[in-house]
Amino acid sequence: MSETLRRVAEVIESRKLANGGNPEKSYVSKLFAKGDDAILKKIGEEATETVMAAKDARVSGDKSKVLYECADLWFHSMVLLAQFDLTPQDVLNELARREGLSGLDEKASRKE
Ligand SMILES: N=c1c2ncn([C@@H]3O[C@H](COP(=O)(O)OP(=O)(O)OP(=O)(O)O)[C@@H](O)[C@H]3O)c2ncn1[C@@H]1O[C@H](COP(=O)(O)O)[C@@H](O)[C@H]1O
Repeated sequence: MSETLRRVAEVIESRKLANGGNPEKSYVSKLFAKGDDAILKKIGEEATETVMAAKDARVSGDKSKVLYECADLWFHSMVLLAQFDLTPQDVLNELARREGLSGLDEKASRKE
């Protein structure tokens, strides 16, 4: 796993209230304190902002907002993973498991 992902995931984990996180001093602890619905709301917002940034970038040619919004989306997805005691490595393992399996073949196999 990338060192950056590992470090950020570690910080997120340390922000859980059970690990001493303080919602008054930490944005992540604040999200954990609010619970599932607040985290899911942020994911919905960031996903929508990513879509809008991509549409805008096609008009303006400025890709920087796509990058910025994807980073927000990845970050909030990491908070959601931590909420379920999952890690970025678990996602990487799932992607590795799928490696080489065509999405079209996988979809066709579901219809059998
Ligand atoms: N990578 C991030 C990160 N990316 C985005 N954000 C925050 O996510 C929020 C995104 O919300 P929006 O863009 O919708 O802005 P907003 O309207 O101000 O947000 P809301 O009031 O709706 O929550 C902002 O408050 C950003 O600062 C992040 N907050 C924290 N991190 C990482 O998490 C670590 C721990 O953060 P704290 O827990 O705050 O110390 C940090 O050191 C960083 O590594």
